[in-house]
Amino acid sequence: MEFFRNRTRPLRPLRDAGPAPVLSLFAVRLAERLVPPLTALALAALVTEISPPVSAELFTAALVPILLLALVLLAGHLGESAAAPLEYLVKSRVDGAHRSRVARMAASAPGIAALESPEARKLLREVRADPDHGVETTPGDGAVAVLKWVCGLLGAVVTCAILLQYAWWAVPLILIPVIVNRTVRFRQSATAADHWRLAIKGETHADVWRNATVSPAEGKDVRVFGLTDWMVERMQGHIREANQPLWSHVTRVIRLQWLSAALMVAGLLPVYLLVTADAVGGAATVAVQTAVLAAGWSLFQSLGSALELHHMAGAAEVARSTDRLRQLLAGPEAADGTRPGLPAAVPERVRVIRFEGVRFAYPGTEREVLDGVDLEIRTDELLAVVGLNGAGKSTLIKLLSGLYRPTGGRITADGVDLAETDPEEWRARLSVIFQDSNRYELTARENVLLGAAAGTGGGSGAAEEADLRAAAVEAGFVPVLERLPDGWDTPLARSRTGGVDLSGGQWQQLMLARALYAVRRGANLIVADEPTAHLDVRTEFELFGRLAERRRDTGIVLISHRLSTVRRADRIVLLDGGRITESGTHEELMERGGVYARMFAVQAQRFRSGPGGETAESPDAAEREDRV
Ligand SMILES: Nc1ncnc2c1ncn2[C@@H]1O[C@H](COP(=O)(O)OP(=O)(O)OP(=O)(O)O)[C@@H](O)[C@H]1O
Repeated sequence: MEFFRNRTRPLRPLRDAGPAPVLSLFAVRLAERLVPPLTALALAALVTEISPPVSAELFTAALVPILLLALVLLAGHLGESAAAPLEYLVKSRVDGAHRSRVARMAASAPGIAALESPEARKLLREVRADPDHGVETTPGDGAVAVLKWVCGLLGAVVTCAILLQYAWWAVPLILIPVIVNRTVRFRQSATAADHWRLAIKGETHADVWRNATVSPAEGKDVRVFGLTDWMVERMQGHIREANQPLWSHVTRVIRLQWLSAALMVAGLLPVYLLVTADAVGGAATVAVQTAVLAAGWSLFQSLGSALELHHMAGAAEVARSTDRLRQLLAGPEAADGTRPGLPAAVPERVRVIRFEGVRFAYPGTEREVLDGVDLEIRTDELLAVVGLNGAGKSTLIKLLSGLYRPTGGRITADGVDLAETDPEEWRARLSVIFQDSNRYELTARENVLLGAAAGTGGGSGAAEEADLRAAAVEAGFVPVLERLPDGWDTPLARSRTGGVDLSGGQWQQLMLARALYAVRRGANLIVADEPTAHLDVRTEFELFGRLAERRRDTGIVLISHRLSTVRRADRIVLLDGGRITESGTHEELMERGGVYARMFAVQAQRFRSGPGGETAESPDAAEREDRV
């Protein structure tokens, strides 16, 4: 039973192909499998009719069996022509639905911790059903192979029924080597699927170099550092190392082909000899001999080819890995069933977010990046977070965005523990600009609209357009927009027709427009990690002023290394050694004379030593300031 359940599991995805194509394919494949036994019947009937004595009515007598034979062969031919396009249709639909499900599953995992794990990377590579690399089998391949296998079984039953009628003893004689042959082949396919799964880790290493050879972004380094030969050799090395066991197995399978041939001879030869001897001795007619010869051969053919078995084994492996990936992405709570029933509601307008003794170490690492952070973030102030490289500022933002869960302590929004809320609902309150926010190959308009793609604020198209323009003005993106050949509709990718690329600073202005658009559509806290690092100082100065104006309505958490900007924040906190060690206004922190004051003094010293001696509050002076 378990064997049958495992074999037929790849049939389940056929739901995605729709009943009409699946039933048509089933009918066509079944007809194809019934052709050999029916041919045996028709041949037997024909031979009976044309047996001596030959009479004048021979043609009339043989007409019906000849027509029957012609009909069977024609049906076989038509079935064969219809099978390929139907199979393509079914396979494409099954694979398309599978890929969408995997994409949705990966993108809707509550955080990114599970996605980063090596196990998830390997499983994603395995289940994505992309036959570009190696010998990966897709669920569509598996589904059509199982359908064919089921039709083969039905064909085998019909063939056995025919054989039983003519020479019952031939059935076990042929069936036993057939079953041994299928079992050996299935084991070989299952071993090949295992080797393929184990090769995936090495293939993911090869992917890095495969992609680098064709990516324009990495193409710069490849050319400047002359990496081509090195990269190709590295890629081939990974492929060779990963696939060696699989290739050796395939070689062994090829060498074992004699076994298949020997089993066929062992099954068919005695039957053929015995039935021929019967015919010669008069114990059986030539018609029986013909039927047994044709049916015996068709039984050997009916239980599936090596490729079908390979696809069935591969697809079963993909199905198991998809289950493992689903569990991994759902997180430990889903696995042990401890996730609470209904998530706690997040207030429509959050007023205070608190980090209470928050500790955090990245999954798979020992070191605690955050070591008991206590921090209050209000949504009516501009809070700046400063600290040296690697202090944990970006990590703080990732926890605030619910991308990771604290390993100790908790984060609350107006008293509600974020761990108990629906992450999507919580994130709708935030507008986050990460240091490495994505640049999508879309138009300028689409890139900004992504800030609220889920339509949190609703409203008409005109309202959306007004919000879009207002966000662009506030982010200082309008001058950039005016220089784009098609304005909002210009694709922001050189690879697209009429597309252009933006400079690093222009992209940052677009990201700011995206964040400000999200605020207009319902978010009430902007969280920005170095949003102005690529902006010239004058643009940054003006932008900061505009952001500061809206802080009474929308809280702002800003990470920046440029202290001349940060000094205008309502409150500055210093993250050092995994904790908040200093907190206050610029003046308070300077008076305290701690780490912040020293960092500021280093920056101020740099620009004071430049020509002019302007103050740090002027953009012209700050333009000469370095970052700490
Ligand atoms: N995904 C990750 N897995 C493991 N460790 C990580 C990961 N991301 C960051 N870290 C580590 O966490 C520490 C804090 O990194 P984080 O990016 O938060 O620092 P930061 O203060 O934002 O630095 P910077 O000012 O350079 O941007 C670093 O030691 C870094 O190596």
